[in-house]
Amino acid sequence: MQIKKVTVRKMKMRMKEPFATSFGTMQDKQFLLLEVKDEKGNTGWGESVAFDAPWYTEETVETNLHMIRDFLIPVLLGKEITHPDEVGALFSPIRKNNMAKAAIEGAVWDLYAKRKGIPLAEAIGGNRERIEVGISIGIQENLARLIEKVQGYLDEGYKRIKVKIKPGADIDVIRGLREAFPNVPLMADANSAYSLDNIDLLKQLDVFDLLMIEQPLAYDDIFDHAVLQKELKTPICLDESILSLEDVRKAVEMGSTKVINVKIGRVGGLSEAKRIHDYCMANGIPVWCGGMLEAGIGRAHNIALTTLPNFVFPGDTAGSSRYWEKDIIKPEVVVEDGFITVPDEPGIGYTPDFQTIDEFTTASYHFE
Ligand SMILES: O=C(O)CCC(=O)C1=CC=C[C@@H](O)[C@@H]1C(=O)O
Ligand SMILES: [Mg+2]
Repeated sequence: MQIKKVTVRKMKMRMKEPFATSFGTMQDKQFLLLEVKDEKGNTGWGESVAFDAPWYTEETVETNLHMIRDFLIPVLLGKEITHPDEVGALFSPIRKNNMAKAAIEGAVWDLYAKRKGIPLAEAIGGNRERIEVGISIGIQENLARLIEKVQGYLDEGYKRIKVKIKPGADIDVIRGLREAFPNVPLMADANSAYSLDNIDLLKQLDVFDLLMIEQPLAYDDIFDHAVLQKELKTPICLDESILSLEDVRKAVEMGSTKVINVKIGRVGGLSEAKRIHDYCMANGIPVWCGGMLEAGIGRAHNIALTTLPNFVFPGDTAGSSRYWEKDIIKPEVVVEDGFITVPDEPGIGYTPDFQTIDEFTTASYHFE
């Protein structure tokens, strides 16, 4: 197949509620939506998960637009491709910029699966008919409010609760939650808010029987995490520190992590995400699918990824209505009793809703 045309849309969608982490609060989600077209007029869709500011990784909506327009599309347009795995190889001379690469590669994966007439999940080797889902809850103004939120999501059926912690809102928050919910699968995400100076504090978390603690230390560290893991019973899960299979291999060999949060955008695409999955499965490291507050297209890609067998823990892929008044796909992603049914239509299995997409588009660019 050949990519003959790419449309990049800049989107802005308001989330129902702000999402607060240790590094800031977001309510207006800006992102890029990509549509690729082949020589036969088939289309595939991808979503860039870069935020408008570089607080999660260094990438932003604007740096992604620059990379996609000025480097990635020129490499891809008109090239003969037989499998989406080749896209990563084409992009390999361009360093990092993983979210930009993943957005295009994701669109090519969707297109590839549609051309074959099979669901994306099947195209990557997944075989689950439904996936188990958890929820990630941002920092709340007080514990009572957090407990109320957790109860609401448990009532909706979510199977694992992740909460954000930061210095000053950590031990007391987790203790309060554990007292309120003694048996709920619970985990904490620190988004790099601590250092080894806080080792005594982090050790106090061990008594709360957390599934894992996500990214307690620096976003680019694997050494200090290995030091910390030796002191903790709670498994460490790396998020920000993992940009590739190579990062995973080193972190696993060093003992820095016992679980991996796989985010397609952070690792540069579905092909690399699958390689990470396969390596972790072979090495006894469970993985789960993280979220980037995606709209429907990115969410659909996460659902497909989660059908691989070593996605052991419920992911952060909640239903559309947890984020949006109106999502950009039809049907929206629905969670029932804590499960999402994996679509069986070709490709991502959800149809882009052009009316909603147009409503939230702030600029569009065409390349052919
Ligand atoms: O619901 C989701 O999509 C997950 C949200 C979530 O936890 C995160 C989204 C984006 C950046 C981080 O704050 C965070 C994470 O670190 O996993
Ligand atoms: Mg995280």
